Amino acid sequence: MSYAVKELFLTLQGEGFHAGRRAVFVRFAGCNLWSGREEDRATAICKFCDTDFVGMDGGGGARFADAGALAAAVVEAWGQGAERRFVVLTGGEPMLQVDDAIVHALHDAGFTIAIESNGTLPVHPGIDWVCISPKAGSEVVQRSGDELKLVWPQPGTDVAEIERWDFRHFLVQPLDDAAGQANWDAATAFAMERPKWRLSLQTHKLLGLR
Ligand SMILES: C[S@@+](CC[C@H](N)C(=O)[O-])C[C@H]1O[C@@H](n2cnc3c(N)ncnc32)[C@H](O)[C@@H]1O
Ligand SMILES: Nc1nc2[nH]cc(C(=O)O)c2c(=O)[nH]1
Ligand code: SF4
Ligand SMILES: [Mg+2]
Repeated sequence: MSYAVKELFLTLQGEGFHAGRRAVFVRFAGCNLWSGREEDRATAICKFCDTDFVGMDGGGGARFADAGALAAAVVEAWGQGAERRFVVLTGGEPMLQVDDAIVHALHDAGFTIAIESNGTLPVHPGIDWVCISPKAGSEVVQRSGDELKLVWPQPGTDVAEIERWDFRHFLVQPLDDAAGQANWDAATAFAMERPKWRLSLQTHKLLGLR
């Protein structure tokens, strides 16, 4: 199978449990909860997306003909050294494209594989670190994993229900939109009220990283 990749780059994981860790990011094109077109945002299931995932025209983006070609690009982006190789599959929604072939190719290249998914599709069982970020109004089928990352505030979210899902870590991340400080305050209050949860900040935005 070929893979449509918007962009591919080396950075530090900015969010969540692994914040601060060196990682190659593969941003797959396309999502099942929004077309990515601004004119569709108001009627999309997921309305707050901060990411351009349309097309293959970002830095390092391309149509990769097969898993070998995509894994080779990830190896090249990582650069020298085989130690602690870490790749984050994101998007768009990566589970629209992630398959056995790319999981095997990345493992063969020595990478630990993390995924950022909205959880509406089952995550590939070979992924080493599963981060699910539920979206109100969608049906989350992937209710287990390593990290549950809830963007907050998010009207229509059943927090008590999410807390029953089988995740090792529960994180709450401020919604990045025009409300700014009010969302920081809401996410901070959320974590202060619930000891099960910890705060995740989008540190790459603070640092000016990609
Ligand atoms: C762009 S999404 C791609 C992966 C997948 N589609 C998902 O939603 O989890 C990557 C992460 O950014 C989060 N995110 C997207 N827009 C955001 C925003 N405006 N503020 C805070 N986090 C946001 C998502 O919830 C998800 O955890
Ligand atoms: N540095 C950095 N960290 C991230 N963590 C999750 C991201 C994403 O868009 O999935 C992201 C991203 O786009 N950049
Ligand atoms: S599910 Fe993820 S990629 Fe899709 S629109 Fe929402 S935040 Fe963006
Ligand atoms: Mg992002």
